Amino acid sequence: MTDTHVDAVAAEIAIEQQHLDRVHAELAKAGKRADLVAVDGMSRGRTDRTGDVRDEEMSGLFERDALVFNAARRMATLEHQYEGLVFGRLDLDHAPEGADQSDREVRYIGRLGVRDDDYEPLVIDWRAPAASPFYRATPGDNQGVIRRRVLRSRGERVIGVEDDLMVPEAPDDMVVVGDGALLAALTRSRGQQMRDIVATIQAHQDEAIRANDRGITEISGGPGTGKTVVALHRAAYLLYANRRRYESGGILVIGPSAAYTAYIERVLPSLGEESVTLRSLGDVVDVITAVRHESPEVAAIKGSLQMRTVLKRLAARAVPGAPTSMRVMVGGLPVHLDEGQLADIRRRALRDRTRNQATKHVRELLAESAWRQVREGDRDEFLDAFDESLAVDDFVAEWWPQVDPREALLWLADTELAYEVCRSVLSQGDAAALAHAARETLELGSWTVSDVALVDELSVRVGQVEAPEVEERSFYEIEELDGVEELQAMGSAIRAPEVDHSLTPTSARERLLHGTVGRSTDYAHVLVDEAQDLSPMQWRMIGRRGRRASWTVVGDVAQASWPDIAEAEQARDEAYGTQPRQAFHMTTNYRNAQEIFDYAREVILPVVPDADIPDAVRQTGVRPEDVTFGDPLDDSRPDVSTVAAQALTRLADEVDGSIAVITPQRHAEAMLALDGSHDGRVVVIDPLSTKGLEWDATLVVDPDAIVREAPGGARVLYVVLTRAAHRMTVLRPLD
Ligand SMILES: Nc1ncnc2c1ncn2[C@@H]1O[C@H](COP(=O)(O)OP(=O)(O)OP(=O)(O)O)[C@@H](O)[C@H]1O
Repeated sequence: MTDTHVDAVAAEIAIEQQHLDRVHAELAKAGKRADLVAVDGMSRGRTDRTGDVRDEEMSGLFERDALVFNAARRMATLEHQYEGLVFGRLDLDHAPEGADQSDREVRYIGRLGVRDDDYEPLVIDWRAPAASPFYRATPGDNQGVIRRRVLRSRGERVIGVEDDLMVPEAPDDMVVVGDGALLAALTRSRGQQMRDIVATIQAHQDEAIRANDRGITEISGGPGTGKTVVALHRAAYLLYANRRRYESGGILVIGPSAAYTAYIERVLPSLGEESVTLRSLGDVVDVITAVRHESPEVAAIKGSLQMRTVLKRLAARAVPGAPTSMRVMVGGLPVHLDEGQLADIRRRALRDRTRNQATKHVRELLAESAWRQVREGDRDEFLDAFDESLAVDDFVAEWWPQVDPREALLWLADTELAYEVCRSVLSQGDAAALAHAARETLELGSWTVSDVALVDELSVRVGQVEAPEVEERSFYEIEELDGVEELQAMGSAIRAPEVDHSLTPTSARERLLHGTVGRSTDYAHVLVDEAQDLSPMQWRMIGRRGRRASWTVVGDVAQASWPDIAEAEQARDEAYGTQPRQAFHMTTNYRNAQEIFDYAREVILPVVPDADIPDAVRQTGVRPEDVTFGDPLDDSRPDVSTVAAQALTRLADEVDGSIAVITPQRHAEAMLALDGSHDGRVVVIDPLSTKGLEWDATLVVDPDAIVREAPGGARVLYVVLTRAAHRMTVLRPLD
């Protein structure tokens, strides 16, 4: 950089600093003006009949954001935690083409809208229509924009500017500096959590973000095309554009794993939005937090639509160990109902009620049958006596207890019972595998991710447990994961589930059954990421939460690990209902350096010839390193941990930020020692858990074993090979 250029940049930074100072001064005043907060901004965020936000109503939203009650508090959070409260500037010329005079306007774009005392906008919220040219203008269609500038700031200090010129030549009085904001952003190191892209959203991404909120919006595209980050910005946009609907109705964001939710959790708060519910697939049902995965074969059985019938039968069958006949004395008369009569009563009781809501009805049906058998004396007197009988109470408590849906799922641990409920739906082998898995659950005291959808389905069938309130957080509750550090401290999913020998069978069961499964919440918008991996049963679970919702659904079929795509699509279509659909397709890979993506493409194309292959926009000039080692004929061959440690050191020297060692189970133990190394920058993780995540560098251990072990085979390897932004090393042991 020449001295003149340095001076020019410094001068531009100084200009922007002046504006930022004004904004902060205004915000400080706004903080003190808490009495002005009664401005009814909320009511203005309405849409017209087309679902689009009306401009004049948007201007009402500026006031709201500047003055609402917690603006000052939100600003404090934004200032301390996130860069760039004001991150953009537009220089527009409204003069018609060919006019002598220019008609200039400057607009600043930020995370929140702010006005000064004269009601002039100092900053426009990025979601407002007036901010749209910041994202949509291109040299081909400049929308009146001459220069688009991205400001980088730290706290209250501007530290850099990057310009894009939208006209062939800059006016004489306008300075243009920097090499473009997008590449600067992509080149920076990634850190451990996803960042928002509010300063560099591209035009085609902006279309998906601001698309109308009717029905289903599907966003597809290959790895690293920004699908996740676009979907999250869309959630923030929807809250802004129709706050009344989405804040009160709620937005649910579903991702594949706890690692994923920990990874994305700061994006929405950085955009000023806290009111979104983030859940992983193991965490959708309250009171269960599942992170364990069973073998792909068992997961495939549990996720398939056949489970509907199995669970239906489970919900309707007698409680294991329940009495098979009823023998009581009522009003001095013997009552005996045999197995057949009880089965008939069960069927009738369940005809139009869920099991747990049928208890009263069951008593009535029992009483009627008992009376039909006895027919002695006065009917009403008999029925009263039946109703008051303690012996009847005892029988009903044993024969028709309230059933916790989780308890019903555990009944499958009995192989004979599993055969019975799986008959003609699943093979005996599959039924035995379900039974074995249930016994493992009981032994470990922890649910698996695919169990959660089964519990949800069962809870609809058996109904709410009408039990006295159980304290919300019991001793046995697994704490929610709180951020990445905790997830790492817990050990990534790579660790084989350990049997906790301090757990007696009772405490393992209590741990599995703590709390009460409540009714599921209905949301106004449901956002599903990595949708290609949802099993049919998981689609049903999510569908129950979005019956009246609009949806944003994000996925890439080439990265799928669910084996039966057609069956999952059937369940997905049922969840969508008949709502209209619109689709957006992303084609540019913003994550991987081109050299890394080329490597991954070679892996996927032979297996999935029609994979959705995006174009990578950035080159580093460094190809991934391929290390083959461990020739069995060489006596002094190094072992995998030594080779991995050396490769890791090379990567750590080359990148500043985060590094993942991605290993199949086979080498997991050898790799675990690397977890947390290099100043905590390294995480050791299994292939499936890398979905949706990214690191500055990755060390991929034994790709052939990854393909062999993973349910999706080469598709999972494709996911693994597209996680690195800047550097990748692949270790291939010869054996
Ligand atoms: N306009 C943009 N400006 C800056 N960074 C961007 C932009 N779009 C995407 N990115 C970055 O590209 C990376 C990939 O984005 P994201 O994770 O959303 O992709 P994805 O399509 O969901 O990937 P995958 O399907 O592989 O999980 C992220 O680091 C994201 O911040």
